[in-house]
Amino acid sequence: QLYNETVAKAFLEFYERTAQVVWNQFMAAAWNYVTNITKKNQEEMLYKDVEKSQHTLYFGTRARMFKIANFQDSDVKRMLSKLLNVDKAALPKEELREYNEILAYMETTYSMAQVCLNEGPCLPLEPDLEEVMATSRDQKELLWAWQGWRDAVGRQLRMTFERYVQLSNKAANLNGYQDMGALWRSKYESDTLQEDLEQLFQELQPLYLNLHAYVRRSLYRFYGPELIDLRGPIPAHVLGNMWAQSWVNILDLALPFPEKPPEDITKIMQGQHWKPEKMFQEAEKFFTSMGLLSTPPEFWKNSMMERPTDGREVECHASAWDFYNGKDFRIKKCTEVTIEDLLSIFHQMGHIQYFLQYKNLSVIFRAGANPAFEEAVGSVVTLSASSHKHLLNRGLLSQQHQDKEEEVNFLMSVALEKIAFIPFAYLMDLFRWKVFDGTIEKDVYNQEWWNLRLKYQGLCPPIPRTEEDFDPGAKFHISASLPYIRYFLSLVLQFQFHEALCKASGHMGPLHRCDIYNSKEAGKLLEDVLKLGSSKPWPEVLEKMTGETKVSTKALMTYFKPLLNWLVTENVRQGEILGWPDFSCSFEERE
Ligand SMILES: CC(=O)N[C@@H](CC(=O)O)C(=O)NC[C@H](CC1(C(=O)N[C@@H](Cc2ccc(O)cc2)C(=O)O)CCCC1)C(=O)O
Ligand SMILES: [Zn+2]
Repeated sequence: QLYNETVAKAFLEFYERTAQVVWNQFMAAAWNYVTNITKKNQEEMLYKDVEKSQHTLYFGTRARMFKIANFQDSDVKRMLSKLLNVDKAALPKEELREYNEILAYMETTYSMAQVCLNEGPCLPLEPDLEEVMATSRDQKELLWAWQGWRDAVGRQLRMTFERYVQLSNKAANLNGYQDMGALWRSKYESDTLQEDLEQLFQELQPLYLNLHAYVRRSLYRFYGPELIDLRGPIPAHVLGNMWAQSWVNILDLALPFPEKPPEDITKIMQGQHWKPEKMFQEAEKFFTSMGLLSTPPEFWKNSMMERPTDGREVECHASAWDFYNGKDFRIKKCTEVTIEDLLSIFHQMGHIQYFLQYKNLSVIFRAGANPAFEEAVGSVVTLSASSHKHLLNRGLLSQQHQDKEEEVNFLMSVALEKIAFIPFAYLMDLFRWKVFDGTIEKDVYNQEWWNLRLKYQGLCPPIPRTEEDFDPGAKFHISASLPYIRYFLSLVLQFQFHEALCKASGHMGPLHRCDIYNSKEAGKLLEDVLKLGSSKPWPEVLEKMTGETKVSTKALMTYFKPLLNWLVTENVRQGEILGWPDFSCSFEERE
């Protein structure tokens, strides 16, 4: 036949050598742009992106010439098949340029947006608006930040997003996919993905509905009946987060046993004069304590750990970067000294550890077994790092806090972060998949977004919305065109990983008291999984870690069992209605 396996191997060698250079140059240009947003740096990044796309297209079209089916070497087959998808590089030159400009415009609009006080200063999202959403208990002030952010970002992106959808779908079609949603889903190598996801969501519903009812009652007690309807959805601006995706910041309003409040770890960190660099060192130490890899000197030299004070405009949304040269790895984060940021750094350091573990693989395999694995690695470590046992032995807590009531308080704090997140993480791509496949037409983007927010999260907008608004665009991943279902799947996976790693570490007792810090056995198990990158189908990788080949909610349900028992008892005692039968969003004038 025209090309045989030997030629294929030489072809892949050639790809390997050239890809490292082209990708490294693009990452460097992209980094320069997001850490110093100027027109010149954007032009430089767009130029490098075109080069990368030309490289991808050159090899993608030639990879088609091989009769992969007859090949013996499974690695060669897997590598060639991954080259076939060239993503946006399939677009004609002019449209690719337009697409890249749209992507840069949306992400930059998000990163530069501010909300201005009448005569006072203008506030950026990080840290100012996020601080308001997290700490204010004045619903007028919360509404000001909530609405201001959506006016400053979402509204600006509405028209551009419509063109983004068209070009995305054109690129997907040119790669042989029905639409861009189908191309995104293909990363999971499963033709039952959507059914499996729905099944996982249904299994988690009892936990979410009980949490939602309980939190609604807590907010009712504080804000009163004029704001909260005990049989209805919750207004989206009073949950402690700009997108109501995590409710941990209203723990003080929802604490099961208020007479036993948890210690404020942020205050302890500030009292101990923690600095951002120490936070990064603390996260790295967790991984090295398990016998995993430490970060190279370049990491500490090149990372951006704080918002610059030299006037540079930067993209503050945290991210972890692989420069595809096996040496240069970085994190970009506008770090504040808070426990929330410390845990977010653990998450980013998880990405870095994955990069380090698979750095000797072909660039084609330098990715997670699937995108959810990438997200679960950092988050699984966070489950141990946020345990009382770990915080106590790292000097971030002064006493044990483990009587029955304090334990429920602790599990509530984890649930407000993790369980509240479930429907949000699910609907983010349900929305975009429907937009890409045409089920949601462009003249109803915003009302369909709120239909999903009502159906899955039981939320309402605090004020009426129109089709002038584009509220989904006010979330980073939608303006940055970053898929999100990875976080939904990661939520389930991270507990499955946690259970497996805790078992490997010899942990006995409740899952929520496990801390895998210092466990070389857990480290070895994790290392064997991470160094495979995306070289094997992810069910095989999952089996290596957990002995199971299917994603299962069992571990998550085990972890939260004590809390679910308490919640059900409490909700029955209060006669709560689970769900929101009064599904209309009321906007009667708030005095
Ligand atoms: C070059 C590049 O883009 N690199 C990728 C990684 C890669 O692809 O290699 C990357 O760094 N993406 C950024 C993103 C950042 C964060 C995020 O956006 N998180 C989600 C969801 C969530 C919420 C709660 C939680 O506990 C964990 C996750 C959100 O905040 O909505 C911010 C805070 C945490 C993680 C990330 O790290 O996933
Ligand atoms: Zn991540």
